[in-house]
Amino acid sequence: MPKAAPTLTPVALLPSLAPLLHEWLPRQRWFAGKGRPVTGFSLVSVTELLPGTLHLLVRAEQNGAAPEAGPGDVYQLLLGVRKVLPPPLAPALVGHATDGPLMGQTVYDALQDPQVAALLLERLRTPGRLGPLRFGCDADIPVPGGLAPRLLAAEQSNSSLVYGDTFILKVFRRIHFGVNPDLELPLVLARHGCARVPAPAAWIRTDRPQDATLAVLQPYLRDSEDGWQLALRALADRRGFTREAHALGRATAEVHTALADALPVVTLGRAQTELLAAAMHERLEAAAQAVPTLLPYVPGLRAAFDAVTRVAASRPAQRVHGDLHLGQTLRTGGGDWAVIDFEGEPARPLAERRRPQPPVRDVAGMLRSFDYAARTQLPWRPEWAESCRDAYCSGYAEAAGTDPRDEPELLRAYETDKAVYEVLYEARHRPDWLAVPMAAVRRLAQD
Ligand SMILES: Nc1ncnc2c1ncn2[C@@H]1O[C@H](COP(=O)(O)OP(=O)(O)O)[C@@H](O)[C@H]1O
Ligand SMILES: O=P(O)(O)O[C@H]1O[C@H](CO)[C@@H](O[C@H]2O[C@H](CO)[C@@H](O)[C@H](O)[C@H]2O)[C@H](O)[C@H]1O
Repeated sequence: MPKAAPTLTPVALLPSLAPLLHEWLPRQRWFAGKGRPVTGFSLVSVTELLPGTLHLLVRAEQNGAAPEAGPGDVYQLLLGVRKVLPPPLAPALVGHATDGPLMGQTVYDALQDPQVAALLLERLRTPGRLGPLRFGCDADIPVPGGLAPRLLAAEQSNSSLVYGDTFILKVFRRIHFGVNPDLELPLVLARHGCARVPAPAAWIRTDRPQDATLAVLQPYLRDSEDGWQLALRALADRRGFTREAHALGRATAEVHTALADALPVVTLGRAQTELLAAAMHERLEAAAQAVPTLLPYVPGLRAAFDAVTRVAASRPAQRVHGDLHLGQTLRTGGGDWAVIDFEGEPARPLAERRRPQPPVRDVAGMLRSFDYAARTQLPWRPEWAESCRDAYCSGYAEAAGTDPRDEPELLRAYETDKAVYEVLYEARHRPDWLAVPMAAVRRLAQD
């Protein structure tokens, strides 16, 4: 690593990094712009986090980026720079720099380096600043030193490090400027005494070029298993899942109640409901442009959105999870359900994700998830999903005092909206899974 600090400016570093990132970045699971060529990079910020480790915010410029994305998505990278990469770090290789101040050096993904991961936790234990980076923590949740790190191998939208089976650090990959609900809501819920959500213990934010949340450390629920794995196991063993689904419904309702108590609840009148439906129509339009297999079903799906506006009623709207599915729930060793990942749907702008919404939006997400689980097994067992969906709604109704099934138009519209989102998501990230939401699309377009 060159010693003179001036060489680490964004402009100077770009010739070293751009050719490597061109190859490496689009191949990462969390790269959101798949299917559109990267036309260039710019370095939004560069901080020497540790000796030999650079913290970067990198903008990937792409053709055909969504208008709200501006000039291109911004990603957070921790890059290590070494002369030679030791063999255990070979999978972390980003590339060998052939130009600029890093010429002759090997660049790698430093989150895969246990030494860097350990030092990162050390840095998180004390609040303070480093260039544009701000380290914050909750003094009531002490984080011990010396916890051994391991990088989670999960298929994720972000990257997570588990420390000593005690804490988990989620490092956001695609950075959205503004208040990130994945820190905002768990902090609010923790302060409100809601034990369903692991409370943030420490976090990293930046204030340059704008405010953004970069990472969140939370207690790791060591003996937990996620709802998706549990559901798949129940299916494989030909067992029902209704008791679990019922308890999940209760847990969702408790989180909703706590959010409604802690943050504003608004009433959606007719005009706002029409806007909601219009947004769903727009998303369908955009998804069908991107994934033409959707096109034949568009008229049928539109009917679900139109139905929302025909039912005149004032509806309460509040902050919600925004991307609730079985994979966002953890059943602890004690049998309680916890809810994680309040980021919302990563593809949507932050302002939209932070808007108050009818709580059935989350219910619809979970209902879709039971359908997803049932569809992964052969023979397909629609009655398994149906019984879970019912049990989940009953559990929700018991704890919330309102039954989501009493709003069938809205529930159906949100299920349709979610299935459309899933089609786009799968087409971009897991084309082999596209048939799963497409089956729902066919059903929802016909009903
Ligand atoms: N507090 C936690 N305790 C135990 N495991 C967790 C915790 N938070 C997250 N995980 C695990 O990490 C995975 C990814 O976390 P998540 O917040 O969903 O990240 P992403 O937004 O990248 O999908 C989850 O599926 C879960 O298995
Ligand atoms: O967990 P993330 O925030 O990364 O959410 C994204 O990825 C999810 C898949 O990992 C995706 O969820 C879809 O697949 C799940 C099964 O893997 C299924 O349970 C969900 O119902 C389905 O929506 C999620 O939509 C996406 O935002």
